[in-house]
Amino acid sequence: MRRVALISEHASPLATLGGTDAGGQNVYVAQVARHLARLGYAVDVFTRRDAPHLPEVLEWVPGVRVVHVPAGPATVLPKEDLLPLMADFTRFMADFMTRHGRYDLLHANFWMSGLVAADLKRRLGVPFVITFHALGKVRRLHQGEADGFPDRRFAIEERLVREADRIIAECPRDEADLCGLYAADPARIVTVPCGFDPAEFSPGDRREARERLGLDPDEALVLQLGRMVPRKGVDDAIRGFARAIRRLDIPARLLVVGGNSPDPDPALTPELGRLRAVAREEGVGDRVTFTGSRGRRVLRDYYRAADVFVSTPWYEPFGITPLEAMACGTPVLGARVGGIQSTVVDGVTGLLVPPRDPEALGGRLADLLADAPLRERLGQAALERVRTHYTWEGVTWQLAQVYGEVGREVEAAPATLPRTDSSVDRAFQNLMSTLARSRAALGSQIEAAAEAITACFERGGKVLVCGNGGSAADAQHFAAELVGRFLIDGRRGLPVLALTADTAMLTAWSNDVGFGDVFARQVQAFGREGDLLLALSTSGRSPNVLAALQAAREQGLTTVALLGGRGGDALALTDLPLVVPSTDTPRIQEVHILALHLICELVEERVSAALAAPVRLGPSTTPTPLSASQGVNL
Ligand SMILES: O=C(CO)[C@@H](O)[C@H](O)[C@H](O)[C@H](O)COP(=O)(O)O
Ligand SMILES: [Zn+2]
Repeated sequence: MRRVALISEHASPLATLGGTDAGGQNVYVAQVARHLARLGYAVDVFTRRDAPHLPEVLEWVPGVRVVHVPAGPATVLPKEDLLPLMADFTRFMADFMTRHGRYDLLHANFWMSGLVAADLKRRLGVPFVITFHALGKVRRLHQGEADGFPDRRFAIEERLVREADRIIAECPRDEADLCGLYAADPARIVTVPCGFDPAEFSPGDRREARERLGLDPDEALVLQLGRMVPRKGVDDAIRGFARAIRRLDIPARLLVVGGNSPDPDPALTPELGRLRAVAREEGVGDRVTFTGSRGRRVLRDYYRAADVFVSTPWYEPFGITPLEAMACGTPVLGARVGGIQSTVVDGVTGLLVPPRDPEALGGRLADLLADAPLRERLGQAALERVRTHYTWEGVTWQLAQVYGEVGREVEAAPATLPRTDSSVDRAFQNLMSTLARSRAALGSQIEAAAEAITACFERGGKVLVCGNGGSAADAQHFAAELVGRFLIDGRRGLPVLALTADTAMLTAWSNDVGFGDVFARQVQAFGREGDLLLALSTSGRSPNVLAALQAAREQGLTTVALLGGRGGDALALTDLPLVVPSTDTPRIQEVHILALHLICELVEERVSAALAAPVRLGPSTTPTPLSASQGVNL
């Protein structure tokens, strides 16, 4: 896995070179590319050619080239207008690979680049991982009609979630959104945060920084820095600031850095006019300074100059600016949203308040401004935290581990099918990748399950099996293989009882008492200490299966379970859980069947070798006990 393409359709890494409109994604792509190159990867970054002077291929830094993709006019376009250009983007990349060689892996950034990667995967079989940076459904929830992207975005993101080899979540909130809103398979999500560059952001003398920026050395200084759009909650920061200084009555200033031009011009940044009015309304018009945008090189001085950094957006996919402030040793007062609630540990490396709550914000800000030792303590802890967990070097190393995993899976996977849109091919493809993941996750556990079942037979125990629907059929299938025979002729029948097979008992109990304990009742009736319960449930949540596991525990049975997803509540009730890394019920069942057949094969081999010397079956054969010293608990 040595040749990697980063795809970032609208956010070029070159825009970080002093550009004022570079957002988090530009920084991410630039930093990850450079650090991958340091790890020995050959990296090409594909981004749309948005100015006529840009060459097709630019050697950027050693090991990193930036490829400018001619898709649409060579001018800057709003990202809301780029979707129709993605087919050209994909064609160009496919052609580029024919001319310059294939990549081992594509790493897509943002959903439209994801679409390019997914189409290339289908056509050429190159695996891909994706960092969404922002999710359409989350954005819609918070921004409603102000969201300019088409609804098609949702379906495309859902497809990407299904087809990506790995999804990089940026924080636990992002992971929860991917699972909750997009039904993403948790086994394919890896959380890797964003980072900061210690060469760019580090602590430094506050007074000197203020001097360089022409700021008052003695005022309490609160900093708000970032793009100036309503969802960033700058108005809340102003309102909170007003409340804090009303309470403290000290000389203080709120510095608002950001906007579409270096001068704070409301004609170019419409949000500015509104924010100025908010400051006036709150009676702090003379205490709030709007600076306009600033180049990346001077941001460090702003962070160093500030006593407190405030970031209170309505939502935030990750939030790089709080990290940068922490890296300069400045405590962060943040909203408990998105990535901020993970980077800032409340009360330890900063303080958190609910979003859109100027009252709470004002209170905490006043606490911070009044307490220099507290600010010092939080700032120090913040610095340690970001240096340990959030450097781009560390972040890129984690990404390289993910690339490595995907590479190993691709090598281990059987030859891939030609990609088409047919549901038949999709199911095959899905099963093959589920099998590849299961092999890594379950191989040794299948052996352990076979050991446990063999040990149960050796001590004279029996196995009870249960499950619902397809899993009920699987339970009986399993019993049939072992009571009867699987691959080895002439061995003893093994005591396996499917709890799904007695129709009279099942219907009577369900009809008269309830379905919730049809299995538990039988576990109580048949189970003895030393026996084993094998439970099958793709969700791990079927109440009757959970009750059976509970009853088994109470009766002293060993519990083994074949599960799926995250294992559900069954996980905690099972001595040996085998969790298939998928959330797709039929695919989980298909892997369960393979696991059951393997368990039968291994048990049969072990039992035949150790316990039951082969006997000839026939009417005259007297069955030999399983163990000379012990009978069976049936
Ligand atoms: O075979 C299938 C789906 O492929 C169904 O019959 C499925 O087994 C049933 O919906 C079960 O009730 C699901 O239960 P569980 O796997 O979540 O414990
Ligand atoms: Zn089924």
